[in-house]
Amino acid sequence: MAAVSVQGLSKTFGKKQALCDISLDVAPGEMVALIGASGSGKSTLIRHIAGLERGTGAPCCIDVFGKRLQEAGKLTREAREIRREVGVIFQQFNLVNRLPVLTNVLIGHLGRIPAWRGTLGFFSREEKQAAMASLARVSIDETARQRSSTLSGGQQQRAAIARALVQGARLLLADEPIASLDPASAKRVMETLAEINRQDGITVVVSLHQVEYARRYCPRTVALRDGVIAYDGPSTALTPAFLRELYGEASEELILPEDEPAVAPAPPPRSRSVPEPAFATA
Ligand SMILES: Nc1ncnc2c1ncn2[C@@H]1O[C@H](COP(=O)(O)OP(=O)(O)OP(=O)(O)O)[C@@H](O)[C@H]1O
Repeated sequence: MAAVSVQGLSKTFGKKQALCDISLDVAPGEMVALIGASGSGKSTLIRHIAGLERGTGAPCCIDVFGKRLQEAGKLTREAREIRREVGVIFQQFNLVNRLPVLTNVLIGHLGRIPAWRGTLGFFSREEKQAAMASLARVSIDETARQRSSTLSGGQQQRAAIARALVQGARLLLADEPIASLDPASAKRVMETLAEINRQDGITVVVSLHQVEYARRYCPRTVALRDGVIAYDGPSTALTPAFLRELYGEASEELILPEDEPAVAPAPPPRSRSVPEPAFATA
């Protein structure tokens, strides 16, 4: 059973075709990067898998851990239940700024406790301990009592990861979580994602602007171009030269200056067809 199975997903916004016939399986425990130039459809795809958008047209469907999330442009009855297992991290707006960090992490319990307790902010000692343990996992437990607005961008992203841990998410969707961070903070956030993937077996799908992070942290990369999957396979194959072949001038957006090798690497396969994925997608 796949963690995520997307079949024939298309999405149009007015006349703009944001996604075109996307089919994609992600196996449980995989850490997959989604890359592509600005406007290629990364956020739109993630929002569909999170159940925040509905596909356009009849044939498309998305399953999460074997349960149907949406079909033919409609969310299913199971969507709510599925969302409890899916943590979502955005580039910004991850936390309620005026609330303490601990409260933001406790919000991860909301899907599993009676609504009145959530509304009144009544959390048990065990729930608070779980939230503190999650903050310790992402190494920011000392910030628990601070207002979230006082955290750095990287700390905010790690608090959002802690919230997903408290939520008990089996799938973590991270939409450009490091786009606004300095390189050191970006590295910490990517390391944290890789660690929870490795240690907790949480499936991670992370959209990234820079391919270097995909190569370093994600064994598999799915590259989008104009709403179509242009590549799906090992991240190590994504050399600057191959990216230029895939994206032309737009590849500049995806390559950090230090990605540029001093000596040109061996040329990638000439075909633009999708190489064999190196990972199970059952
Ligand atoms: N709500 C919307 N209404 C209209 N058009 C949209 C909407 N959301 C996305 N689009 C369009 O769909 C296309 C894909 O957008 P998307 O945000 O998914 O790309 P992206 O790869 O995530 O880009 P970026 O890296 O800049 O965030 C773009 O042309 C965008 O303008």
